Amino acid sequence: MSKPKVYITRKIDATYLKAYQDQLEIRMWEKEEEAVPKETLYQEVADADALFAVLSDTIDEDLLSQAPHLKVVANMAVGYDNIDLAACKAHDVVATNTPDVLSETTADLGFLLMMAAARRLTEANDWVKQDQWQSWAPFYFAGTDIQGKTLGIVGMGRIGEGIAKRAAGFDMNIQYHNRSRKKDAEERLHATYVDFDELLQTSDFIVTVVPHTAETDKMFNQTAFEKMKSSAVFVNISRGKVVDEEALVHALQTGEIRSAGLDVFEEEPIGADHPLVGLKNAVCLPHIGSASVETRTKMIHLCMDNIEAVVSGKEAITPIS
Ligand SMILES: NC(=O)C1=CN([C@@H]2O[C@H](COP(=O)(O)OP(=O)(O)OC[C@H]3O[C@@H](n4cnc5c(N)ncnc54)[C@H](OP(=O)(O)O)[C@@H]3O)[C@@H](O)[C@H]2O)C=CC1
Ligand SMILES: O=CC(=O)O
Repeated sequence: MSKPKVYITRKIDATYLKAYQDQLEIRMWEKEEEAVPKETLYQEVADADALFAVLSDTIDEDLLSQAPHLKVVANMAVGYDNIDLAACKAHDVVATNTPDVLSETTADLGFLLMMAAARRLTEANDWVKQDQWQSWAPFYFAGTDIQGKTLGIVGMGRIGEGIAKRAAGFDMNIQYHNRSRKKDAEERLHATYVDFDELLQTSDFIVTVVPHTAETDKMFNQTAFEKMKSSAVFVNISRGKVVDEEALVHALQTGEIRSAGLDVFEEEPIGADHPLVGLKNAVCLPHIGSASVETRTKMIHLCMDNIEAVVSGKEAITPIS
């Protein structure tokens, strides 16, 4: 009997796939620096039983209608705003994601971005590398402290809780906003539930880690930035589309807020000509929240384990519900 066919949309070293090769016929896009072209993807899914996708692959009705044998799409991300779940259901395709295994690593990056934006880390690093360091001065690259300040987390989920845990070690006062209260988290993390407006108005640091949905689209808009303190540091590790980037650029340029730490952008990838990249008070990263070797290895295995389960008739391990 022939083995189920899997197509992987990015290059992954064969060592990660060895354990699956007896059971599955695995093909993949081989170019490291380039995303799979749409035509190639459409050709590959035509006889695939499983698709291993990444967050920049669009999984929609158009693609699924070209994939008559497809049983599972395993997304190598916890966020799944790139997947049309209704279309998956209509085509009897199970969609899976990678929750939990990346939460701590992504929380690390969120906290790191917050500190980098507060302490002007990349600005100071550029200064040294551009050979501009001539002397020492009392307020050279003076940023702002995080200890003892108020942190507002928008999206107190798995990753949000990780950030709160880290903030407790810095004696931060933690408040959060979700659509629903999490009383257990409030007790465990000494966090206070506040409404969105209060969080915007009273936080020194605001970290967003909500999923991108119709409800969260551009929730950080001009009105939201106007409500923040002029000393506020804004961090986005969720999705670029939860922010109105034009409004953010304006807020950073006019001093409506102090600085921003950004791992995600409205359209990715961005180039050096992007307005946010040109701002000294914005730290910009190329969507690397979960990028540690340990965590990316776990994410690959979780995707492959989900695929193996579904193609062999078992329940997926982490189906998107
Ligand atoms: N930068 C990166 O590399 C990474 C980014 N991410 C992003 O982080 C997101 C969160 O991941 P994770 O923590 O695992 O997800 P969870 O589902 O555990 O947490 C999401 C939280 O957001 C809250 N939320 C959802 N909708 C709203 C809303 N409209 N208003 C306020 N709060 C809302 C939820 O609470 P409630 O339902 O009560 O509203 C929940 O607490 C992912 O969807 C992804 O977009 C994840 C990993 C890495
Ligand atoms: O952005 C990354 C994810 O896992 O979601």
